[in-house]
Amino acid sequence: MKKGTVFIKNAAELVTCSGFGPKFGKAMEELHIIPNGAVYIEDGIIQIVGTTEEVERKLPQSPEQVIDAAGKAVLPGFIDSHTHFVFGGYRAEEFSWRLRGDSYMEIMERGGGIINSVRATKEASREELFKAGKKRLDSMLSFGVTTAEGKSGYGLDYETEIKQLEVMDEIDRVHPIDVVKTFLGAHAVPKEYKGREDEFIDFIIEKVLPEIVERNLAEFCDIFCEKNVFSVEQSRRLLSKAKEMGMKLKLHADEIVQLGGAELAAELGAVSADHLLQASDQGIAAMAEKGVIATLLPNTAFSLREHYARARYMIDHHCAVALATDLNPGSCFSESIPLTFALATLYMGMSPEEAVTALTINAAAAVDRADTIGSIDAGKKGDIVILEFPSYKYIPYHVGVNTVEKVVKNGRLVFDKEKGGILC
Ligand SMILES: N=CN[C@@H](CCC(=O)O)C(=O)O
Ligand SMILES: [Zn+2]
Repeated sequence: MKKGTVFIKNAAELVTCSGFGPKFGKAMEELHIIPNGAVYIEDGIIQIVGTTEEVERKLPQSPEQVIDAAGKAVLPGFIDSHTHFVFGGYRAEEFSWRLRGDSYMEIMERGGGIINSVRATKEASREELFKAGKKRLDSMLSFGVTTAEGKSGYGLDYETEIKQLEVMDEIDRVHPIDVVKTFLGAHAVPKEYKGREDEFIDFIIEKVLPEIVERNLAEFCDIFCEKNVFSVEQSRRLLSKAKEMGMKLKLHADEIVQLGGAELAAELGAVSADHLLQASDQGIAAMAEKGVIATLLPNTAFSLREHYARARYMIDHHCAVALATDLNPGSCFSESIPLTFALATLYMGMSPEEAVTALTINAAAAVDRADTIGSIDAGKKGDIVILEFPSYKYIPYHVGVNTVEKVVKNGRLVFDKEKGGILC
């Protein structure tokens, strides 16, 4: 018996989402399902995929662990490619203000919003941030997430930005979920820089970015490109510098006002542009042409009572769409993948197949990892979700309820609802 071998067999449907790159437009419908499917994983890496009969025939030795998935659907682990999961404090009060009619930007403009979380994150100890962030990842794991992106951006100064990224590293080392780190130093304008936004961008470029790159503290650089936050020109300046220094790019683009963020993402060759509620037709066309992933965040639009991003239009115009939760303390305090599925299918015109693609292989592409995760293909990480139900179609159908029964990460069973939840 070889160490670290897992055999998942008899799956009612093995939803492979097979592929090593993003799926654009119509291709998002193809899930490459194997009925009565099986997968064999060795030392954390998928080795054999096929029908149960085929895989059984090819097994090199008797596996250490056998999981019988009879009557269940088996999918790749979900990837939550846009979150802000490390932060101090909460902003429940602001949610009540929004319910009474205040807008997200009004609250931000009168000194609340992101700046409130910045204060609380500065005050929080590393231990507090670690404990809270880890607990949030536990919840994400229960929803089938096996890789999560996490952003800084609640520091806006040298020490706290680095503290957030270091805490993410520490959590990554102890938690089954793999963390992809993004530097979002330009998330809001700190009070002392109000009216001097260009100088704040200079400060980030000169004082913070070099340290982030030198110590490899983040893989991506992101910015909140928005009216009354950072302009297209300021975003271009920061992101071009980050790219020059070897970072990959993401943008919070065209969320509240149509500013041209989608166009900028295409111009700079960003890996993804996110939110896009107000993205223009030209911006969408440019993203499709340049292969920029359109990461849509329906939980946020829902939470802000905004119109949803035009997922149907984007897919019909050959974009590769990913979905993510945008878990954060302000605009969207929700890590709920079931909610994401429900909103995408019920309100954004996405089919269940497109939603699955958007949370697996396209989400993997949004963190530049479509070659190693996001599908059940030989050679990829053994990151697998087993549902309580026989088809992926039950995910949106069981509206807003978690349908995940088991999660396998790197070939190890790490979550089992039947055994009380998280196993490590
Ligand atoms: N829109 C900007 N940033 C975050 C929200 C951050 C916050 O409100 O704390 C987002 O992606 O939704
Ligand atoms: Zn965000």
